Amino acid sequence: MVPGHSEWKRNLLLVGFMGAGKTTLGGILSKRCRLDFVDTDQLITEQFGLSVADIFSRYGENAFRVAETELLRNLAARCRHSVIATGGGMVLKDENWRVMRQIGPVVFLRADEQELVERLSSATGRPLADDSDREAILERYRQRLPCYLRADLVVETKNQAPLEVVDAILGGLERVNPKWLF
Ligand SMILES: Nc1ncnc2c1ncn2[C@@H]1O[C@H](COP(=O)(O)OP(=O)(O)OP(=O)(O)O)[C@@H](O)[C@H]1O
Ligand SMILES: O=C(O)C1=C[C@@H](O)[C@@H](O)[C@H](O)C1
Ligand SMILES: [Mg+2]
Repeated sequence: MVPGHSEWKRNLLLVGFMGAGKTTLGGILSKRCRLDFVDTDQLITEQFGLSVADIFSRYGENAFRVAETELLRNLAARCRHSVIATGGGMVLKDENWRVMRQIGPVVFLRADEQELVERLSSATGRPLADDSDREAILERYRQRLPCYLRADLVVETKNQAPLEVVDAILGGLERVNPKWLF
């Protein structure tokens, strides 16, 4: 039993850096496990009626972080059967970790640095990556790594197709604690 998980629900949280695949894999995993799918970035954009990039530019990163924490608390109160893909910065606050641990097991999708850089360079809409070069992206990633590693399970995604990662998540949960399996 992992400390902090006293009450088991059929929830699972995905954490990881921008571009790690939380949204993509969360959608697939939720279908596979017949659970609801929740994406915190998507809910915040619906709440503001703005893209993440526009929220950052109009209201600032801190306003986004406050909304993110408030949303997480709401999800803790209402989610019972959900895969929750978090924003890449959800792991930055201790407060968020306390709430995530009440919701369910936390899985870190650990992506290869080169794959991350390629994915982030070929897409826009991520305010903390859009104007960053390779070194700045990797520096942010390396600084955050200890926060991601607080997860209950680390799943390596390097060279893994999405369906393979989903299998690895389910296999990992079964190994670490079969009670996690839905
Ligand atoms: N295992 C994988 N293999 C190949 N491509 C992947 C894999 N995981 C994700 N991708 C691709 O990487 C891109 C980023 O994935 P996704 O948007 O799911 O990341 P994210 O972790 O939700 O990022 P963010 O924190 O910015 O929301 C997408 O184009 C997705 O198709
Ligand atoms: O890593 C981050 O800090 C972020 C990741 C995205 O999911 C969004 O939550 C936003 O772009 C910030
Ligand atoms: Mg996402």
